[in-house]
Amino acid sequence: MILDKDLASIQEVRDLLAASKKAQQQLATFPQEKINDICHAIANACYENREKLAKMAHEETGFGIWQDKVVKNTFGSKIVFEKIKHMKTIGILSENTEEGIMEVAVPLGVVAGLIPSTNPTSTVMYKTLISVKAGNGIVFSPHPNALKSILETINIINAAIATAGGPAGLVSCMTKATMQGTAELMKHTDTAVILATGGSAMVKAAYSSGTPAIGVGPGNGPAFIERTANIPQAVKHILDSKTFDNGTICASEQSIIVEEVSKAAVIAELKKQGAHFLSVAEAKQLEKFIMRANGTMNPLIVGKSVQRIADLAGLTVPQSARVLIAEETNVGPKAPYSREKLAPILAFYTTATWEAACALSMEILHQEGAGHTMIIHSEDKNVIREFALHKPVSRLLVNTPGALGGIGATTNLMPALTLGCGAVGGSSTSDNIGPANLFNIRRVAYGKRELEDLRGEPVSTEATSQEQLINTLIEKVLERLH
Ligand SMILES: CC(=O)SCCNC(=O)CCNC(=O)[C@H](O)C(C)(C)COP(=O)(O)OP(=O)(O)OC[C@H]1O[C@@H](n2cnc3c(N)ncnc32)[C@H](O)[C@@H]1OP(=O)(O)O
Repeated sequence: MILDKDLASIQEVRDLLAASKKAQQQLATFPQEKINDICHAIANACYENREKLAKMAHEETGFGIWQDKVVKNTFGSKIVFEKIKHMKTIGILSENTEEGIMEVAVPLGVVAGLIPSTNPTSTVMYKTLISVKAGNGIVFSPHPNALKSILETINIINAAIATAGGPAGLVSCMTKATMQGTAELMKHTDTAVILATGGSAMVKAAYSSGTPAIGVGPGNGPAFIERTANIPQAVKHILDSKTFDNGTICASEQSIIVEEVSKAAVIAELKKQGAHFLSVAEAKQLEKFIMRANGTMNPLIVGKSVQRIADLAGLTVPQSARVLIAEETNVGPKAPYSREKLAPILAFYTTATWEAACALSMEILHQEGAGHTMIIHSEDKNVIREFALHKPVSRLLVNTPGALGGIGATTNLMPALTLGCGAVGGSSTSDNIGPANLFNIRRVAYGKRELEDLRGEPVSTEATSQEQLINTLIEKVLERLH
């Protein structure tokens, strides 16, 4: 039975889509410079409000650390804009007269943006910028637990668009997060593409809607500290990453793999830098809180501090503990430490050789996180190349923190908060999603060959056949005269 509130939500979505479509059609007539100016205004306004929005998101969701969310908002606004500001996304992209090919950018239309509760405000900023830059409108479906901060971000964006002379209604958001409204948004004919970031169920619903969708898959990246690694630096990178916003970024490390030969040194360094190794009994106790009964990640641990997690599990850990680590030997759905934990909790595995670490990483990723990200700390180029050849990931990060490297903050990947996971991860792309994923290319192609060329025959054009006809006639007249 459809309730009145659901009907109202469906109607709201239809109205928002109609308004965004109209505004997008106007935006599509703007030159590149004007669209760049609008994006600049959006990025500036979001950046100016980064602290307020970070605090709101933290307060509303209870996830993460507001100071780190300020960094995420800076990333979603300023850093994304810096990367895309010179990109050509409107009108003629290229012209190759020799090849006879001209490329024209064609906006997709209206994007449906699904926003997760883990990175709500920063993801709205980022998705708006990459959509508008490519000449599109966007209508957001907010995660219900982050509705207020998402709506406030969109208010700020809309004020900036108006100031920059952009069309009203281009960017909007459902004011109530209902499943019926979100389903309507995903399957409506005015929705050109879905940008789905969030839980697996939501991403699956996007792929099943019948509308083209670009979705993420779950992360579960192991970090392999190979024997040639700079151990203090590797440990610093892992802890910086896993504690950033209390582990809410899906590219963050979920386990550490070391070789026997460096195990003692890595454990000593981890302890030195603030990791707390759980005893077997402590690990068993915490294990029960990692997953929900339905086998999905427990929101009670997501984005929480070590102390909050310890309290939840009834553990006493030092105040100085930055992450909780459990030694693990198993991989599988019934081994929660081997799974994705968007929290400062890590599994710790030991293998005899790097080849065994290679096999273990693949086992972990094929269980969960295939197509997403993994991290290697090593100075051995051959080992790094071997890892690159065989791992089922779209991003193999080298000597950098996983969370910040995967999104392109500490690497030169496209700065993005939606990370494609490729075919192996059920995604349509392995890219860090950017404006280039949000326009089509119309190719204008000039004729360069004739059918006879393909058949390997001499080309007979109209001109030569007329010439041949005259020649034949002349030959015949001359024959008669003789
Ligand atoms: C680059 C990056 O880092 S992107 C990171 C993206 N990854 C993630 O967000 C991780 C995956 N997310 C999750 O596993 C979960 O969202 C958690 C664990 C973080 C939070 O769990 P919860 O608070 O229970 O939220 P959950 O996402 O399961 O959704 C709660 C309810 O809201 C619904 N909901 C979620 N999004 C929407 C939406 N856009 N519109 C309508 N309803 C929605 C869900 O369907 C669910 O409904 P149900 O309770 O009837 O099943």
